[in-house]
Amino acid sequence: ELVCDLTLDSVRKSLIRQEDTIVFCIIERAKYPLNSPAYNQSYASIPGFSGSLLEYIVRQTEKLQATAGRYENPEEHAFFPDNLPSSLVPPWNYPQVLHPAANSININKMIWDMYCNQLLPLFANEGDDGNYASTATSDIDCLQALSRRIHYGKFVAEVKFRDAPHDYEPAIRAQDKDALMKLLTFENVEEMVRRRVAKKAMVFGQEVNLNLSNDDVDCQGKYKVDPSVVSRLYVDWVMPLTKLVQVEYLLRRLD
Ligand SMILES: C=C(O[C@@H]1C=C(C(=O)O)C=C[C@H]1O)C(=O)O
Repeated sequence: ELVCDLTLDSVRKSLIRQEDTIVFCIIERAKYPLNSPAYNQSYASIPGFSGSLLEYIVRQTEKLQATAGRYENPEEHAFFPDNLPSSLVPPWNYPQVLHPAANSININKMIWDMYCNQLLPLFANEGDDGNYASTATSDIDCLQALSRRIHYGKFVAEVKFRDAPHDYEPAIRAQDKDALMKLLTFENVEEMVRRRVAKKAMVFGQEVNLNLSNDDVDCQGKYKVDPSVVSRLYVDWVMPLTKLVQVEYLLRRLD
């Protein structure tokens, strides 16, 4: 949804709702084993295309979704933004809440590398069941959800700037990344995020059994995705990358 009336509260609500999406997407991806050929350059051998099956599916999906107008939304960022076809659908008048410099910020390359190289091996079990296309489709859902959340840092930064322009302006003029990072960091909020996403992984990823009351279920070690892995995803990657987007945005906020 779009932030028309932008407040730190509404922006944080959106981030909390996006946690649900991210946790569910990861649970869905964890149904499949690692299926490493889907990420292997030499496996796919599609005529006229050199790259992994995942890259093939993401590129084709983005072309299709671009024609359907997905990337007209300032909350959406393509993984392969070069040479995307234009939208074929009537334009929607998205409110212009961000500084135009926001358009130049896209850290999907980092998100892609983080997801494929660090994250997947943490929560996908070793193994190969040949379901490469379904697995890659599930990866797209994860990648798009993570990208949307992380780039939402642009909106977070805009609202923080509007709430306290006099605090931010000197650091922006000095192009002082460390000072900006300090200004926009709320450790207590980060700690709540860490605990809440682990709890969501427990609630969404438990076995639902009609014969036992929830209190009787000993879920220890039986979650579909390890809750500590979800916390780690947020603490080590999602929150730092969201803050990186915030800093990058603020550096250009007075351009
Ligand atoms: C997103 C925010 O900015 C920072 C990044 C956070 C995150 O990515 O979840 C949380 C707290 C802040 O340190 C926020 O303040 O809500």
